[in-house]
Order: sequence, then C-alpha cells, then structure tokens
Amino acid sequence: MQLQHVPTIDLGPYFEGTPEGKALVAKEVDRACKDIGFLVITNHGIPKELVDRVYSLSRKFFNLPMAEKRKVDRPSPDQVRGYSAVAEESLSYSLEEAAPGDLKESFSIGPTDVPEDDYHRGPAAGPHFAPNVWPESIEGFKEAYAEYFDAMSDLARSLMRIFALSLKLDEHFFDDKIDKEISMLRTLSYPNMGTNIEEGQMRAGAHTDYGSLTIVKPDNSPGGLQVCNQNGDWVSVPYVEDSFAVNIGDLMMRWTNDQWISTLHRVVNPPMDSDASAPRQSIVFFHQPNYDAMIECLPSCLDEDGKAKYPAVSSGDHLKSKFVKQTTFGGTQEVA
Ligand SMILES: O=C(O)CCC(=O)C(=O)O
Ligand SMILES: [Fe+2]
Repeated sequence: MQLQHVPTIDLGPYFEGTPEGKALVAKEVDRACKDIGFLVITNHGIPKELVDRVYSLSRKFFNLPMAEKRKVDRPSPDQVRGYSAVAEESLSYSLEEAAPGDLKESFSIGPTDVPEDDYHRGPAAGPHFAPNVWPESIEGFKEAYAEYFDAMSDLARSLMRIFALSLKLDEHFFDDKIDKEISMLRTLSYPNMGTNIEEGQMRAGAHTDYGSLTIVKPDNSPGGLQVCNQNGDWVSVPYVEDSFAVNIGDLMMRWTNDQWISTLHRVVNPPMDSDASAPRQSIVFFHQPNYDAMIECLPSCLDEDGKAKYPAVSSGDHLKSKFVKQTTFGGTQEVA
C-alpha cells in the first residue's frame, strides 16, 4: 500500500551498524522516498544543545532592527548568502506566471573554511563558495552556524549512505560526490502577519527543492509545513520532538530516474486568531553534491528497456538551471 502520510523513521538501527539494522532502515527509507518523498527522522545523533543554540541566536538576529539586518543583506542576486526580507522571494515563482512574495525573512550561509585552491576559488567554482557574511553584533553566531553546517553535512552523508543501500549500491557510492559539497544552510523566520496578506500569499508557496536532500528543523508553532501526497491531498508533516524532517529534491529524483519523488510542499499561514507573538522559525539545510559530480541515472533505477529518462548533468549545472528559472518577486533571482 502506498504511503499517503509522512512516516517517522528511527535511524538508531542504522547507526548501531549491524547489517540487519542497516537493511531495515534502508528499506523504510526507500519506501518513504518512493511513496511520498518526505520522512521524519529520530535518533539522528545531532545534539539538541546545538539545535537550540542556533535557534535562539537566529531569533536574536531576526529581532534586530531592520537597519542592522540590512548590514548583512544578500550581496548579489547570484550569491545565496546573508539576509533577505519578507516578500523579497517567492518559492513558487518557478511554477506559476506570477506569485506574490513569500511571508518570510531568511538568513543563509554556504560552506565555511573553504580551501584557497583552484577547485574552490577558480572560475569553475562560480558563486558556489562565495564568502559568508556575518552579523557582528551577536556573540557566538558565526561559530554556532559553522558548527551546525558541519553537523548537517555529516548527517547528510549518513543519509546518502542509507540512500545508497536503499538503491542497491555500495554504501559509500555517494561519498566522493559529496566531499566538496555546495550545500546551503538557511534559517527562515515567518512573522505572524495578521490580516496584512495579499490574495494567495503564503509563508512559502508550493515548490519542490532543487538538490539531493533537505533537512528541516521544524517548529511547532501554528502554520506549518505541508506535503502534497500522491492522491493530491495536502498533509501536514508531523511534529515530533527532537526530530528533523527530510525530503528529497529534484536532483535526487533525476538521479533515481524518477523512482523517488521530489514532492511539492508549502508552508501555510497560521489561523487568523493564533497568537501574534508566536512567529515560526525553521532551520533548513539544502544538501547539494560537489559542483562537478555527474548526476547520471543510477544502474538500479533504469527503465525496463534499460534506458534513462535524462542525460547526465553536473550538480553545478543542474543547480544553475533551477536558478535561472526561479525569479524572485521584485526581479532578482533566488535558489530554494
Ligand atoms: O520552513 C519550512 O518548514 C520549510 C521551508 C521550505 O520548504 C524551503 O525553504 O524550501
Ligand atoms: Fe522547500
């Protein structure tokens, strides 16, 4: 039977390391990725203290006066770094002719401690390793974000190893394709807008993510993440204490020849009567392989006639193609 809701999967047996435990988790993950493209993970090994620290430092940042936040404004349209204000972006723009701006503000970083070599700094690297910008006035902010990025990167590597087992590949198949990743970490703050909303305006309009996988630290405040299941119904991602929501993106769907699905999702507004002092804040890690990793249909995912639906493409070119498609409200470009 096809899953129509988002399952919760305990990663404990994978990390215990027995072949049975690994096989069990790989099977559950395979089903989730095929049926609904989303899963909630528990026993992921990320310290709660780190998550809580990044959460509260981010809250401090979003509470700064606008002039302070503007000091770390996004440096240029092609660099997903720094601050973007409410309604400056629209995630569903790539799916609709015109969409109103999303009711969120965000702060983004890319890889930290980038080596000064040709791979990372030469022309082929484009804006993938652009420098980060940091708010100077919040103590411990930079360190916490860098630590969280690394923790997410480790968790994503474990998830990719589970994916490899699910896809009948060697467990380490993806390792050398994600060791110079071009991932992004982004905190999203969704203020409670009351009635100050345009027709059709949402916290985040319906969209799919671009990369290999996304790891979301959700928030339990009203107005949350919803997923469109294969029946076409919007279902909420369950909130589980100390969990992360994980979803696969367009790149993974392409890598699996559409056997796994990159699912449409959105963040809905809270009910009008909900507490205006409870804005939602989520922390989102968009995992993206090395820019030169070739995304070529995996052998276990070919069609029955042995064919692939898509030609090979590099991770960097794939991301660029999404980038060009998506224009933000107000005319600049944005990557989800
Ligand atoms: O805030 C969330 O829960 C998810 C946001 C999202 O889907 C995105 O930014 O791509
Ligand atoms: Fe998303």
